[in-house]
Amino acid sequence: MKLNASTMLGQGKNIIQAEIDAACELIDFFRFNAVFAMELEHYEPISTKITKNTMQFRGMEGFVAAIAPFNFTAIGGNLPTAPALMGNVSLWKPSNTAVLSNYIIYELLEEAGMPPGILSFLPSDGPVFGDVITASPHLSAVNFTGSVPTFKTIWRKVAENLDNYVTFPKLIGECGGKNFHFVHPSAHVDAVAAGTARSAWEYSGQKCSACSRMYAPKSIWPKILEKISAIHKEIKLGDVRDGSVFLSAVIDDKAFARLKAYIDFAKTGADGANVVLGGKCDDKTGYFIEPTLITVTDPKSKLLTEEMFGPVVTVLVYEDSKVDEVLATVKDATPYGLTGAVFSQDKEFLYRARDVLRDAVGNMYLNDKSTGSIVGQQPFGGSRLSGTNDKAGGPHYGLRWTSPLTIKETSVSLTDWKYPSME
Ligand SMILES: NC(=O)c1ccc[n+]([C@@H]2O[C@H](COP(=O)([O-])OP(=O)(O)OC[C@H]3O[C@@H](n4cnc5c(N)ncnc54)[C@H](O)[C@@H]3O)[C@@H](O)[C@H]2O)c1
Ligand SMILES: N[C@@H](CCC=O)C(=O)O
Repeated sequence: MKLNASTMLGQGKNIIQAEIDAACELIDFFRFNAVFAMELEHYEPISTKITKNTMQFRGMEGFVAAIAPFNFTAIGGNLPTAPALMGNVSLWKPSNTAVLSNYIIYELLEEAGMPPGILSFLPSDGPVFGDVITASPHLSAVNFTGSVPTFKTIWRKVAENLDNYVTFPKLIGECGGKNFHFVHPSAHVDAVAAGTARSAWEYSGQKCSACSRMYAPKSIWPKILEKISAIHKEIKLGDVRDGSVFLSAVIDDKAFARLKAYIDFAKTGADGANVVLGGKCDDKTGYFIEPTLITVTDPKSKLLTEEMFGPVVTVLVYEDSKVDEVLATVKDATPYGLTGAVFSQDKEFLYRARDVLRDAVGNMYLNDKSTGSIVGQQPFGGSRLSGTNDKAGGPHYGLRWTSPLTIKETSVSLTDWKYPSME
């Protein structure tokens, strides 16, 4: 209850978003990570009559630095605890805008009997924390979730200190995205409209997986727009304590200014931009950005290629006859590779698109929105600049936090150094 409430009030999530994140996903992480750790132990190397081979999944030497983003309380809790479960100690730096909810997790763990010294909760300035941990010879890994520029800064710092480490630090980072909904002319219009409204606008688009670009065919665009406009009319923006609210303020003044700048750019009409829905930005009583839909005509527009991280979706309407041509450009349209969705009732196209786009995403959705991965069901992570794709919530994540030790014990020792061929 306290965890959900602090996520609502501190990070601006409505009731449902706070619950699926803070309580539910965190509980899933704890339970599934434990099961996956036990499954790892099932592996036994092959032994022979005279050798017994074993493998120990020991923790790493040194400490893990867990650096958390603001937008998911569960991620804040998972970043330090997943390594701890595998036998490591973690220094946990919460985001400056999510300290309270993360601290409540820390308190819960203490209450549950977590031994002292395993996790150190260290709210601190990001660059100061980054400088201190990367300067330590005992850094064994960084478990980071946040933006691309911050991850690059940490990676550079590690490179600068490379001669000082006891062991090569592992760098695990999950970063941003420019996630897409690609709509085929055969798509189910209601599914596109509902899925896009949820993915692009809920939690004010502040999910790394949020849909922020859509490619829609000219033939059904008017119907999609009609449906999405009707949804837009019903959506309530406001205080999260009001149960009927769908989205609330963005996280802080910096996010507000960044989003307003993108919307103001769109309002100039540059890149053929047209603000079709929303577009109002109001910081009188909180950092409120209306759910916004922009159309552009320039496929290279920054509105269609840069991560904005807010409730803004940019749409490129294409000629139906160019569907394959447009699909081919989506693949390399941005440097990211996080999530993407294809909506098509034509199965042949659906699977072709899946194959064309395979390197453009880490999590792909077919006829479903690009958000809402569930631990144990859709292990999550992206490639390219979206991260190192280590798939939190999946069975292989735990392996990243171990330094496996292989032991060979022989019962018949070697006594002759010569090979038979040398006789
Ligand atoms: N791929 C994923 O799984 C995933 C999940 C959640 C969020 N994200 C991404 O996170 C971003 C939003 O989160 P944010 O605004 O909290 O990101 P951010 O990069 O601003 O901050 C992330 C963390 O890094 C810390 N930090 C800042 N500078 C640092 C430095 N020099 N050294 C060490 N730590 C430093 C911050 O204090 C914070 O704790 C978006 O880009 C979003 O897409 C990705
Ligand atoms: N796991 C979440 C995204 C986490 C990033 O912010 C989803 O799939 O929507």
